[in-house]
Amino acid sequence: MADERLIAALDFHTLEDVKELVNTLGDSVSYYKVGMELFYSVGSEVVTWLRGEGKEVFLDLKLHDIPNTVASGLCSLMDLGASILNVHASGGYTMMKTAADRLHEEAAKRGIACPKLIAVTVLTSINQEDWEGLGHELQIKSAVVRYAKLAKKAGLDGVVASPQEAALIREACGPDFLIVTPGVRPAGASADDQSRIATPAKALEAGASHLVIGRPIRAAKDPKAAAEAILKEMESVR
Ligand SMILES: O=c1ccn([C@@H]2O[C@H](COP(=O)(O)O)[C@@H](O)[C@H]2O)c(=O)[nH]1
Repeated sequence: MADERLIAALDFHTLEDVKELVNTLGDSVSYYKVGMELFYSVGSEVVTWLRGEGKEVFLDLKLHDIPNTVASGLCSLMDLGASILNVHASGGYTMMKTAADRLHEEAAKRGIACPKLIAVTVLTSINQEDWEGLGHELQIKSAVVRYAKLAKKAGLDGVVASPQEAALIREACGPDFLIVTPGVRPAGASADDQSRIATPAKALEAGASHLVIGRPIRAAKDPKAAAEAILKEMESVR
């Protein structure tokens, strides 16, 4: 049976590829992530198709702009039926608060369930050297916790972070805060372009609420077997 803590990333650019993977994974996976590559190529049709198949959707478009533009953009996306939408925490407290407030107001006005809103802290591809190259003085871990606390104060439901920061965020933001972690790799798998990684079991033990996993499933010779091995590892952490 599907474990809703696993979100498989659909980084494709055609609906045919999406259908093939989703049909192959069948009932094993119930939650999917639609990111920029897919949404920019296919548009909202992919979200409608996934919802029609009974799947939950994390629409990972990482909005990053001035407060009014981000809030308005989210309001344009909220009717699609995604369970989670997101923004970049580096857009600042005012942007996050405006976005969360407007999303809640609009959901009440339209009489629909409000999607969860989460903030990307520091991309999981960024290592300490990249980070310092951007002029940041805090350690990545400290910056991530700072962004997570700001997101919580702004009324967001959670964050995207690496599994390496999950325990610190859980401690700082409490048991109900969503901690969605990409950068998850089964032992021995290639890290690809990810820098701050951990295995599925370690990510859950550290307090992640959801694991986003793309290439280890999508690029596997047998994606269903790869997903089931990950689900088996996840089962040991409840
Ligand atoms: O910090 C972040 C935020 C988002 N992502 C997205 O997650 C998946 C990860 O895919 P893999 O193939 O498992 O590396 C991908 O869609 C990213 O856009 C992230 O990796 N890090």
